[in-house]
Amino acid sequence: MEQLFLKAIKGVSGCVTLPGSKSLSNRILLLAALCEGETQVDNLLDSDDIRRMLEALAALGVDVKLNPDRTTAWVQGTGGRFTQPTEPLFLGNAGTAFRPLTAVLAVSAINTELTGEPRMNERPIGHLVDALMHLGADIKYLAETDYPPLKITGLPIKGGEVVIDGSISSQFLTALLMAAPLFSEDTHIKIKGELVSKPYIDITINIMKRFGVEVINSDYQSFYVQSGQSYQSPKQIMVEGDASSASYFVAAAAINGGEIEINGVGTNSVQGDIDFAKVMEAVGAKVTWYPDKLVVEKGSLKGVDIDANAIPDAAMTLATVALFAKGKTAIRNIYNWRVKETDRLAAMATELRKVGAEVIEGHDYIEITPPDTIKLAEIDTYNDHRIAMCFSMVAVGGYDIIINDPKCTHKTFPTYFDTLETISN
Ligand SMILES: O=C(O)C1=C[C@@H](OP(=O)(O)O)[C@@H](O)[C@H](O)C1
Ligand SMILES: C=C(OP(=O)(O)O)C(=O)O
Repeated sequence: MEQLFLKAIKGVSGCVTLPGSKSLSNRILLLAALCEGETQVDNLLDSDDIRRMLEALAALGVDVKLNPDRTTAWVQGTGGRFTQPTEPLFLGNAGTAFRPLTAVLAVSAINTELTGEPRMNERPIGHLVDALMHLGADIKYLAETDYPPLKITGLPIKGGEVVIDGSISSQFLTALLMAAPLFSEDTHIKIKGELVSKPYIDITINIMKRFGVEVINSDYQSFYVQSGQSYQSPKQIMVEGDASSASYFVAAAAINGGEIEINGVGTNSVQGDIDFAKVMEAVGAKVTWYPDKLVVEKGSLKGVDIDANAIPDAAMTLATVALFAKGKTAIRNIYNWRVKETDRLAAMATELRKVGAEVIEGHDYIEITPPDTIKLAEIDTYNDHRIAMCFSMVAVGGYDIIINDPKCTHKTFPTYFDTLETISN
């Protein structure tokens, strides 16, 4: 197994330009495939999750051309008329590919099988499949009930009233919303349970609007998509920087800046994870906000107690910032960390203890009290990009650390460690 020995970093400063947002890249690629005509997508992320979506679209007969560094795409929309693939679609561990494709292929004219990495087969999808089956879809579980892989027999779907459980993942509702304009009648979606990760629904509604489809959101309790709307190409669309990826640089500056200028997200961002910068202000960082960039400087850091349900990805970064904050940090209402790339609650607790932190792992929360001095440890990353990136904060804070399997960052940020080096003094 590859290991990265990260030497203690004296200080961080400089400028970074964020890669494109994963959440926006995969939504935009799929909607561009569903409309007629060409869409030019700029600042597309090039990472494993996006490659899985691009490969799936290619297997479905969608013509996508890429520039040499794969950050501009020209997608020829098919109006949803896909060709029958000859093999199962392999979607890696990309939730943003697997869930929306499940819904869109359920209402197509083709039959498909969707598979992924072993971990994808442990990530639940039953809430989405239940809702689609209620609307008349034909989806079969090929292994365990409620989990991928899936066999989907595409059918026309009328729409109508449907209830979806929103308590485990917002991606199920995102998927249903993205497919709703393909149904022949109005679709009225009611939410069962407390909807998690709400800002990702705002991203979905925002992007659907850019492609000409209106969703009516009644306080995240119910959603209405009127029939007769179809996706229209915006011709050209720019992917903003990834706000979850920004969290590592916001945190780095807060721990040991120097000033870091982070280009690609700011007050204009449609991504909920931008609020991580507000959390870091509460922790003690100095943040200057611009429409499309943030400038962050070190502060005197103290632990906070937050409900992180709205920012599940960026909140992981707070767990390693906690190592350098005074007193206890509590991150609450994050049960669904357990069903992502790994059981992130268990994994973060285990790895934080290795460096000496005192950790309480609750059913849906984690509490971290920093050690007096950080111990050198080998950090296992569980094929989870965010664990690798989060633990680089130990080096930023001035301690050596070993990161096992550092290439797992390729899921969303293949150049992460190179970028960190450019701001390290
Ligand atoms: O819709 C999206 O783009 C995402 C939604 C979130 O998942 P959940 O809704 O499962 O929390 C987030 O963790 C994931 O990285 C991306
Ligand atoms: C949870 C994540 O990914 P996915 O889109 O596969 O759910 C993530 O990127 O942290």
